[in-house]
Amino acid sequence: MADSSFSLPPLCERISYKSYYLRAVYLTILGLFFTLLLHRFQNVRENDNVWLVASLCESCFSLVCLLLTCLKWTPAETKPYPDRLDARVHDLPSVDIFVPTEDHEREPPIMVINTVLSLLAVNYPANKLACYVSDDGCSPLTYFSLKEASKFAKIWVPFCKKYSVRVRAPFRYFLNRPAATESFKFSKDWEIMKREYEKLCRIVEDATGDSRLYAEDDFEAFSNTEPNDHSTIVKVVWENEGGGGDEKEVPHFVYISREKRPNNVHHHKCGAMNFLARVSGLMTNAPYILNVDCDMYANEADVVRLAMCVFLEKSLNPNHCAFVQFPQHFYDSNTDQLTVLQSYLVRGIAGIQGPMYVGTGCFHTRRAMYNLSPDDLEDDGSLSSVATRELLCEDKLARGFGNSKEMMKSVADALQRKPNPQNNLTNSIEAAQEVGHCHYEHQTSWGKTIGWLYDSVAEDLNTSIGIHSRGWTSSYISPDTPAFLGSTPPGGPEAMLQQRRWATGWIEVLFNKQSPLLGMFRRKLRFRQRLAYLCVSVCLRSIPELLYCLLPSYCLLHNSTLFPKGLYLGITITLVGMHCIYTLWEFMSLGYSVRSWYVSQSLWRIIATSSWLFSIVDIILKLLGISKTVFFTTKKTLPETKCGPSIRKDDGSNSGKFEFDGSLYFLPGTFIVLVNLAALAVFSMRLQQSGCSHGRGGSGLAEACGCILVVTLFLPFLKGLFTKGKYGIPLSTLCKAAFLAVLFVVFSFGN
Ligand SMILES: O=c1ccn([C@@H]2O[C@H](COP(=O)(O)OP(=O)(O)O[C@H]3O[C@H](CO)[C@@H](O)[C@H](O)[C@H]3O)[C@@H](O)[C@H]2O)c(=O)[nH]1
Ligand SMILES: [Mn+2]
Repeated sequence: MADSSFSLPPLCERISYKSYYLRAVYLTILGLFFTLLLHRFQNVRENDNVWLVASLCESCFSLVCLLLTCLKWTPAETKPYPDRLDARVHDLPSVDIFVPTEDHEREPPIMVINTVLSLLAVNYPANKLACYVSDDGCSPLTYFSLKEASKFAKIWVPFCKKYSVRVRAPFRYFLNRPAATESFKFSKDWEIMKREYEKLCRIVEDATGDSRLYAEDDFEAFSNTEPNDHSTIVKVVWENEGGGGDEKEVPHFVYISREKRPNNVHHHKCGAMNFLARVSGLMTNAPYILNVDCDMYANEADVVRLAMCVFLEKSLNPNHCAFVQFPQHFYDSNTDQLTVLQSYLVRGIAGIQGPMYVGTGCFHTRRAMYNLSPDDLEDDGSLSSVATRELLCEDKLARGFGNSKEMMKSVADALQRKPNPQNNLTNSIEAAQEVGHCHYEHQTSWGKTIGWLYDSVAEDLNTSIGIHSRGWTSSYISPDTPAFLGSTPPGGPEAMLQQRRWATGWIEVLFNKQSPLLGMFRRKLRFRQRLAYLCVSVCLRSIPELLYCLLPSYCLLHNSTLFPKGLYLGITITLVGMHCIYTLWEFMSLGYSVRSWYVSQSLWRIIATSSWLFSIVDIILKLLGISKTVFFTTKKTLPETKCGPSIRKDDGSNSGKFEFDGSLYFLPGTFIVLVNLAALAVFSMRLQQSGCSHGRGGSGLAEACGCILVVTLFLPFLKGLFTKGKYGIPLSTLCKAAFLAVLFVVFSFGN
């Protein structure tokens, strides 16, 4: 374990990015906001309802701005030094890797095996790793593909380690040919490896439509099963028997699929993660857990070592760090806005109590997942005597973790950090099957206080609050080359659905036991960290955003004033200008273009007024008991080639292009654009008639500019009005939106 010598240089450092210049900008923007609001409220009586609605919307925006300022105040991250690890730590700790997958159609097996191969090949002793794949689809094809992948791993892992390959997901690695300067031996090995990988792809491809391949005895467990109706399946795909951790070895590799029955709640990914925690606890019981979604591969071979630097650095008080989160980056879609968000907002939160857990690319400590709190530990990380007495009694263990004797023992060992005796994995299969029973969690604390927490489709955020509320901290590592790269849908229906699910989950968190609103009862959640969780849930601001997109047009049509006049109009313009310059600076400082900034501003408005709006409807229906919230798995890019998920080459030309379909997601955007266009048309007619816009302090140029700004932000919809095919708005959506727009215009004129 870690060397106790403090004379050696540290394994990692906390780097602070405080900037007084930025703070001055934040405060100026806030100052302008509040000056404007003061003016609004002082004059609320002399003005009409529009003024009141605008004041309320702006209050909401200034609250968000205040929250963001609080969160961005002390940005920080952790910088690890993996080169120092070997000198400081003689016996690296074990890590269990969890990869959940759900549906072999929405998540092609070739993608899943690439994820798994990249993880099996990481730069870490193979006898200290175990990879567990949970398959919620109970798919023989997935199991078959993993078995084939494990054969390939036996040549792939040694190849990667021998030549220090950086990107160890084959589909990505084989995109580039070796440089001419490489040795003959390497080029030859490369060719062999490529051929073998193509063979693997072919086998998986051929198996897709050929169920005869599953005729072997090994597949018997899959016969007569349905994805939602089958018993638990646990298969040890590959066992690293008594390995010494040399470069030729492949880590343990296990396939599991928990029991499912119709009408039984299974809690989607969250339930799968808890089953993974139990099975891995029985088999390898590593003190650390890496959680990676099946659509995300390890892009940095040293990733486990990077995380270990944080956990093993004593001077940082590692007993208080529950998890190490890496940022989310994607290889197939333009997600500049997410990178910017992570660089400024997530780093800001990382400087408070630590980043939130985002569901993937995260290393957890098993003990924190088992509901331990830092108060239960002594300074050296061992269990305190009080905690030992309270937590390890058999009764308590059974009530918390379920009745399995093996499970209780494994938990007691994990809590006491007892090393795992290297026993045979196959010996644990029976116990593993028992803990996969669909009733196993009944009347236990799984999902309530232990493991990944239920009651929200955003199980990541929910679990994260639980951990921070017990007083743990977390660390954020953001290496220059992304440590993990995932797949995410491009702008269109699938992305809208994903955003809706996230937002629904975030709001759900506000209403459950974990709620960050319950301040008094969760003192260990630091104040600004609580604000961070509240800030995530402010997708509720979608209603004021929608209203604000409609206000300028309403004012033009109704001939009333939205913006103040004189000095305060100047303040409004300065505020909008400063906000634009600041957000543009955020993009440009990371090397992104003005176009990328504009696309992201537009995307946020579209998401806020559609996906987030629908998530509010979801929540209302849930609160009324009419429907339940559901985790719809995001459809992953299907392979275009046989050898891996397609990589949409996003050279920027596609960014901002938005795909439409007949779903309701595109109704609000279309409606907004139509209404604003109508208002502009009315305004220009009025201008022509009177030659002057102002009649008795009514609407004018400022409101027209507001409409133009809204239309600019919803440009993909404007273009969609004149385009056919997937980039065009379907006629049905257009008709509905036009009908609503006519009602709006009539209402505005009439009122
Ligand atoms: O019943 C289910 C549903 C999903 N999954 C797995 O969960 C992961 C995430 O699902 P995905 O459809 O890819 O969702 P994303 O929107 O990409 O997921 C993000 O958002 C989720 C919360 O909404 C987090 O759980 C994820 O980690 C985070 O990457 C995938 O590996 C799925 O296979 C299951 O194992 N069982
Ligand atoms: Mn995903």
